[in-house]
Amino acid sequence: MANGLDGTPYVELSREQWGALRRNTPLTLTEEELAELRGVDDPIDLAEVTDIYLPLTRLLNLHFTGARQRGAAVSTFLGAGQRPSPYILGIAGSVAVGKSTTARLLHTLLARWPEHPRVDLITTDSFLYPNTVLTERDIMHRKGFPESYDRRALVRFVADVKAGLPEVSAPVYSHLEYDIVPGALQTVRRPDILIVEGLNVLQPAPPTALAVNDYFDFSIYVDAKVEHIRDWYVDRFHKLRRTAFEDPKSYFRHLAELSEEEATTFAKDVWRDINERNLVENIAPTRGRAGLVLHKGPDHSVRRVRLRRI
Ligand SMILES: Nc1ncnc2c1ncn2[C@@H]1O[C@H](COP(=O)(O)OP(=O)(O)O)[C@@H](O)[C@H]1O
Ligand SMILES: CC(C)(COP(=O)(O)O)[C@@H](O)C(=O)NCCC(=O)O
Repeated sequence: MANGLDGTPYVELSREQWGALRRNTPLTLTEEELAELRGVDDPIDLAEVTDIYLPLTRLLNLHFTGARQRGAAVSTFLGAGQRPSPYILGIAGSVAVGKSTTARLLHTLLARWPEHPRVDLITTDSFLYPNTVLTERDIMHRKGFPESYDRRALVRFVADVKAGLPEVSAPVYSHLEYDIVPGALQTVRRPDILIVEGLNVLQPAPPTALAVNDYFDFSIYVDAKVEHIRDWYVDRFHKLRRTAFEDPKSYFRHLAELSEEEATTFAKDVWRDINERNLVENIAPTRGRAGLVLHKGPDHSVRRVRLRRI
């Protein structure tokens, strides 16, 4: 382990070193609960929860307490008692890297701590422009790229939650319909913690504006080698063909009819032309901005952790 005196802002830890930092954090999750939280084709097991996610919740709990104390200092300075503002946690990474499982697990685990029982989760797909707008702008093939999101609405949403507004609402995205659900809303009511998960949440702001991460108290980047993520994407695509795509409401219903070979070619093309390009051009360059990087090996398990100590 780096001793913190080597001049770099990061501490690199092996899985074993990180796992030891769990200390006495109890495992509060059952096998059945984990099955509910696991993403399509994600092999995560209770050993991963114990070795990776329990130390992580311990770190976040300590960090949450520190943020509350900092907020109280400003409140004392102003001489005005103000309610603590929600703690905002960002989670970034490629399509198919497993961000959603990380976000859902942290949602459940963090809510079991007495200091922060109220945890909400928002995914940035809620702020994708509806397909009608993407089509009008001729960017349907750019879904997931920064310009496919209403970034001002996303920043406004997080700023309003951070400011402590009693109720803040966001649209809802359906993976099944591959579009924003007309009229549906998700409402957040002054949580202790808001988790904001999405591909582009660590992107810097344009000049003279604020970015969503300007409101983050902490951020996590879920990382893996590009070729491993591609394999996971293709495997998940096959799994989805046998599950979600079979649903008559699925936008991808027609893809369930392809042969295995045609489906593999299709998934590899979408990966190469859309998701890998977005990863290389927009997402991976933001990794250095994260407070913590979880680096996964070929079997999806986290092998290394990098923590920013300053
Ligand atoms: N076409 C699809 N139909 C149904 N669910 C999907 C589809 N594509 C992705 N998902 C699900 O949506 C969630 C987000 O996926 P994604 O953006 O690839 O991020 P990640 O794999 O990092 O969580 C995952 O739970 C995934 O299983
Ligand atoms: C909906 C997504 C853009 C991810 O959204 P996020 O919540 O990460 O902002 C992505 O899962 C997606 O559907 N990408 C389009 C290309 C594809 O279908 O693989």
